[in-house]
Amino acid sequence: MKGVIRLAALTRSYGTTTAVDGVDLEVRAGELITLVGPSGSGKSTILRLIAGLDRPDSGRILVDDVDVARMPAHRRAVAMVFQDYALFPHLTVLGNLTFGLRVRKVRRAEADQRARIAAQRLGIGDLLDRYPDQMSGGQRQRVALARALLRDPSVYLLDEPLASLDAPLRFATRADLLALHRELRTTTIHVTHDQHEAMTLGDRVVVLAAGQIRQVGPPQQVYDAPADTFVAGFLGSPPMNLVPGGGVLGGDATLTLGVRPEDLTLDDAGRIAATVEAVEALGSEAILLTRCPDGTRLTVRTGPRPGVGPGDEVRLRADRLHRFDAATGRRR
Ligand SMILES: Nc1ncnc2c1ncn2[C@@H]1O[C@H](COP(=O)(O)OP(=O)(O)OP(=O)(O)O)[C@@H](O)[C@H]1O
Repeated sequence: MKGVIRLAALTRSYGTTTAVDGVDLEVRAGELITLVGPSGSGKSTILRLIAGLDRPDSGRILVDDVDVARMPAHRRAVAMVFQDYALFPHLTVLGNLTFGLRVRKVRRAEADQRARIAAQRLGIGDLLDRYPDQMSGGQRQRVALARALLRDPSVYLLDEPLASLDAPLRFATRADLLALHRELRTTTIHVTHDQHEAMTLGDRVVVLAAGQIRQVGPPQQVYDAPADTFVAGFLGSPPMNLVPGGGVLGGDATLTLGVRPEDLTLDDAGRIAATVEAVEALGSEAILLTRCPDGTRLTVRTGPRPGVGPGDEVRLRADRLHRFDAATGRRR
């Protein structure tokens, strides 16, 4: 079926580093899936393997039910967009957009026409005569996206496409990407290490660590029920408080207990005593860094004016505890 990707036992090592370690994943037709994970967890390598820019040591890659593992990149029904845009510096926007079409023997008039339509769609229709070094990062990224659009692929592979944009532009471009995906419904695999993108952009999120998948699911589900302590600590900013042995959250040596900063509340009737060490006022909210008598540090998310300061003794109430096996880190 068009747009379905299946990865089975996909593995790629470089020397002693196993960049991708037995990855199994099925991406559904029309889905937008986000790969997240720390630096070096194998996100880009997975994209490059699907795109054909690299070869797996073992495992299978099916795109549209066709095993592409040994197929050259240009024959695969995928289009990749890179963080650094990878535009031809000596070609105008129009030249960059029509290059691939011309290689595929599309007539000039038709190539120009299609390029203009793609450029309009991404809001760069009036920049067709510019060269890449005459444009902002956001404009260049739109050229790269328009070029991917023109390939009309079964799958888009986006490698941190918004990473080099400043915050407001990233916000706007993220919304554009989502709108484009809603319109085209082309299967998209999107790599990021941005928390917001991971939570807002994908139908599902895949969390990777050291080349292995730790959890796959809708973002809110992964956030609400992380499969292990790694995922719990990775998604969410500031991260979940994790207390080995339960400690101040309620002792049980076989468990690691977790509580998200927003699930800790300043409450005079709360059972947890703590001292405020620092307050980070972020405008719309504040983050309290607190320390309990046994040394446990707890991060608390509050409203913008918590009314406490460094040195104050407070009491905290913990709602929604997460339970993990102390030995394996798996959710219980
Ligand atoms: N061509 C290569 N040669 C040697 N090692 C490589 C190569 N490509 C990737 N690696 C290694 O494989 C691991 C995974 O790299 P990869 O780029 O896939 O991670 P990533 O999750 O995309 O990281 P980042 O978020 O920093 O881009 C890393 O340890 C990296 O150093």
